[in-house]
Amino acid sequence: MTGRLRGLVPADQRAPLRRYLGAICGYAVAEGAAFAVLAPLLTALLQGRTATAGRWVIPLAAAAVVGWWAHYYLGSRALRLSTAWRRDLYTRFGDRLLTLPLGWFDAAGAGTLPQLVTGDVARVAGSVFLAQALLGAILTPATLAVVLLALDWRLGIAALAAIPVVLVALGLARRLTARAEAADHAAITDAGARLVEFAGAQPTLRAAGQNEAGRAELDRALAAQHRAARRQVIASLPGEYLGELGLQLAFTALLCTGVALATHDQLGPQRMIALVVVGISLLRPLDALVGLGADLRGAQASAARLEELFAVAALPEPTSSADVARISHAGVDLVDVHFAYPGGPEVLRGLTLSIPAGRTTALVGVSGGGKTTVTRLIARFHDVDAGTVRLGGVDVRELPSAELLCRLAFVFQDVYLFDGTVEDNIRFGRPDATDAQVREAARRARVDSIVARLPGGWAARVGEGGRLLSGGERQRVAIARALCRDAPIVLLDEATAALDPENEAAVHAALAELAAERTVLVIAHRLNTVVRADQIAVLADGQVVECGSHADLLARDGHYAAFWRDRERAGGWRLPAGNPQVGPVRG
Ligand SMILES: Nc1ncnc2c1ncn2[C@@H]1O[C@H](COP(=O)(O)OP(=O)(O)OP(=O)(O)O)[C@@H](O)[C@H]1O
Repeated sequence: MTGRLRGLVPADQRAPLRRYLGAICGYAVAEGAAFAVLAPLLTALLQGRTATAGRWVIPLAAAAVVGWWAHYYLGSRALRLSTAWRRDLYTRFGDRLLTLPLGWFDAAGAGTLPQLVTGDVARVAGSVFLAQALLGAILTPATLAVVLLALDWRLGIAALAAIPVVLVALGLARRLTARAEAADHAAITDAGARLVEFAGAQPTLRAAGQNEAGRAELDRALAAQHRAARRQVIASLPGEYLGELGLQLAFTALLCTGVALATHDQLGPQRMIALVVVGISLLRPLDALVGLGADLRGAQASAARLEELFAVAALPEPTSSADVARISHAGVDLVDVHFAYPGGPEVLRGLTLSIPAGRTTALVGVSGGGKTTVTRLIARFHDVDAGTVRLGGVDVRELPSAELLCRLAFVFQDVYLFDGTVEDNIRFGRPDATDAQVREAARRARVDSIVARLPGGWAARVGEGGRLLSGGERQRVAIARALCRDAPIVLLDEATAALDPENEAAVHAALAELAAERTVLVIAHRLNTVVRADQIAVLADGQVVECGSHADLLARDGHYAAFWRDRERAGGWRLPAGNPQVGPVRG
C-alpha cells in the first residue's frame, strides 16, 4: 500500500489491513513454495520413480486444498476491508460536503463530484484487491527465484534476466503514460459533466428546436475523451511490449541455458525439464506486472484527487458563539470590500454599502458587475479579501456558520425544489414548522392556488428540481419556504424570465409579504421592484457608485438617471456589459 493510499485508510481498518497484507504476503510466498514442489515431482516422474513422484503429490495436493481455502478466505477479507473502506470514504465525502465553503460548489469543483464519487472512491477502495494481485505477482516469482537459484544457480540467473527489462518497462510505462492518464481522467470528467448538462438542457433545447446545436458540446467532449483514451492506450504500448520482450528473452535464455547444460552433461535432461518448468512458473506472473503498475498508478491518482478534496480548507469558524449576542439589528454593512474569485480579476474593489434593517435595497448594475457576488459574500460563501461584511454590526467571520445561515433566507433565480410535495419543499426551510405554519406561508406566497390545480393537491410531488411546476410557481414555493423560515434577512435574486400576468402578480404579492418587516437585498430585474425599493444601490466598477431612492437618484442626474433615460428611450432595462451606465432588466 503506497503512502497516498495508506493515508486514506480508515483508522479502525489499519490493523486489519496490516494483518490482511501480511496474510497475502504469506500466501504469495507459500504459492511460490508450492510451485517449487514441481521440481522434485517432475524429476521423479520423468525418471520413472513413480513412488517418489507419488509422495511429492501429497504436499502438492495439500497445498492446492489449503491454497483454495486461503484464496476464498483472503477474498472475503478483501471484500470486507474494501467495503468498509468505501463506506468510510463515502462518509468522509458526505461530511466534507457539509463543511466545504459554499463557494466551492459554484466553482469548477462541483463538476468533479460524480467522477470522484463513482470512479475515484471505487478505485481507492478496490486497491485492496489490487494489493493481492500485485504482491502475488512480485512475491511468488521471488520465492521461485530463490528456490531455482538454490537448485541450479545457472538456470536461476537465466530466468532472472527478465527482471531488469521488466523494471525498465515499468519505469517507461510510468513515464509515458503519466500525462496521458491525467488527460484521460480530465476528459472523462468533462464528458460526464457535458452529458449531465445535455440531459438537463433537453427541455430548453427542444423548445428552441436546437437539439443538434446542443449536441455539439457533448459530441466535442466525447470525441476528446475518445482521443484521450486512444492516446493513453498508445502511450501504454511501449511499456507493455518491452515487458513482453523481456519475458520472451528470459524464456529463451532459460531454455537455451537448460539445453546447453543438458547437452554438456551438466544437468540430467529430466531435471533440466523440471527446472525449466519451475522457471516458467517464475516468469509467468511477471507478465501481469506492467498492467498492474498502471492500475496502481490509477488508484494513486484517485487517492490524490480525494486527498485534494479532503484538504480543501473550510472557512475558518469562530471557536465560540459569544459574538452572536452582539448582533444588534438585522441590517447588513459591507465596508470597503475587495474580492476576487480564485485566480480571477478583482470583482469588488472597495465596495461600501449599508443595507438598513427592515428595508428593501435593490441592487442594480451591468451584467457581471458583481451583484450576485455581494449576496454570496453576505452569506459567506466566500470570505472577503479585504474589508468587512457585518451582520447586525458583527463581522460575519466572527459568527458560527449555522448562526449566520439561520438569519438568512435565499430566494434564487434558479430555484431548486426537491422531489417531494409542495409542503415538504416549504417545510425544508424550517423542519420543525407546524402544518399550520407551512400552510400559512403557502397562503401568503400564493402557493395555495398552485396546490389547488395540482392533481393530488398537497400530496402531489413536484418532480426532481420542481420540473412539474412553472418557473414562476417554483419561485412562489421558494418565497413560501423563505416565509416559513422566517429569517430576518432575505437575499433575493429576482427571476429574469418573463412570467405570465397571473404568475407575475402572484410573485409580486408574495414578495411584498416577504419584504414586510424584513431586510431584503434584491438583485432587481423588474422595473416595479426597483422603483418600489426603499433604496437603490448602483454597482459599477466593483463599487457602489450611487445609492438612494428612485426619486433621489433621478434628481441627482448621475448613472441611475442616465440609465433611466436610456430605458425610457429604448424601452428596455439591461444595458450591455461594458457600458459605463448601469441598468437592470426590462420592467
Ligand atoms: N464562481 C465563480 N468563479 C469565478 N468567477 C466568477 C464566479 N462567479 C462569478 N464570477 C465572475 O465574477 C464576476 C461577477 O459575477 P456576478 O455573478 O457577481 O455578476 P452579476 O452582476 O450578478 O451578473 P448577472 O447580472 O449577469 O447575474 C463576473 O465576471 C463573473 O464571471
